[in-house]
Amino acid sequence: MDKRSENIPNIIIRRLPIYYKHLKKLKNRAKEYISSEELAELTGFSSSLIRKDLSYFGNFGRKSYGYDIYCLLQELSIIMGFNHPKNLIIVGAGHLGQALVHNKGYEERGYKLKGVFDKNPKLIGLFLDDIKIRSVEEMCDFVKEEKIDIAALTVPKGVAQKTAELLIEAGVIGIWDFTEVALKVPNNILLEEQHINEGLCKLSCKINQNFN
Ligand SMILES: NC(=O)c1ccc[n+]([C@@H]2O[C@H](COP(=O)([O-])OP(=O)(O)OC[C@H]3O[C@@H](n4cnc5c(N)ncnc54)[C@H](O)[C@@H]3O)[C@@H](O)[C@H]2O)c1
Repeated sequence: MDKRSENIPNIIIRRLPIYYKHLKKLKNRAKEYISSEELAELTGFSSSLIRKDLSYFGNFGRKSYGYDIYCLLQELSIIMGFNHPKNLIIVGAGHLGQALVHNKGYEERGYKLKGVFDKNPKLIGLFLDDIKIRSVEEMCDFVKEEKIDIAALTVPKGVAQKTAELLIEAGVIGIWDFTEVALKVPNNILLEEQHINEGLCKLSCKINQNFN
């Protein structure tokens, strides 16, 4: 593992994709450099916080120029491990699971979507793009044989914990959980919880402030 990718504080990890997203938008423009002040304007973080975050990984900035956008993007993708291949499956091929299959962001970030699983016989055997929906009965063997690292969990809440346990037992090291269930997983398992309704709450709160 790259030295710079070790022991990054969680609080910085949360900000790295935001820097990456904004820098990527600038990449194809004529602009070569960006100052921490300009990046602050785009991200909403203070320029001193940005300088502190980025200095954690080394000295990327050039005095009076700022950061080289292309180089910083390259560095961020190495720091975030995009060059490290990761095999992914999606468990639950309903509304959310099907939408995730069509996500275009996997390859760039080093993920390979290897399979989709469901228990509904009407879905099993259908293709989403070029990915066949397989029976959940095959899931554990598939995880072992295809060396799956991460599973996206888009099953109903009631079966989320049991499904997570089966996946962990089969060998996944991370769960990308959309079920909004408080999953209990061992400490060595990476759990990333995606709370869709949290965004709605934040928006509602901001709208509410504007009304009052
Ligand atoms: N859709 C949303 O906007 C939304 C928002 C927030 C949270 N969620 C949560 O995400 C999860 C998925 O939501 P959805 O809308 O896609 O649901 P959905 O009902 O459309 O899809 C769930 C799929 O899981 C399959 N399934 C059921 N038991 C299974 C098992 N044991 N193994 C494998 N597959 C199984 C079902 O056949 C179905 O195809 C739910 O837990 C839901 O609470 C959804």
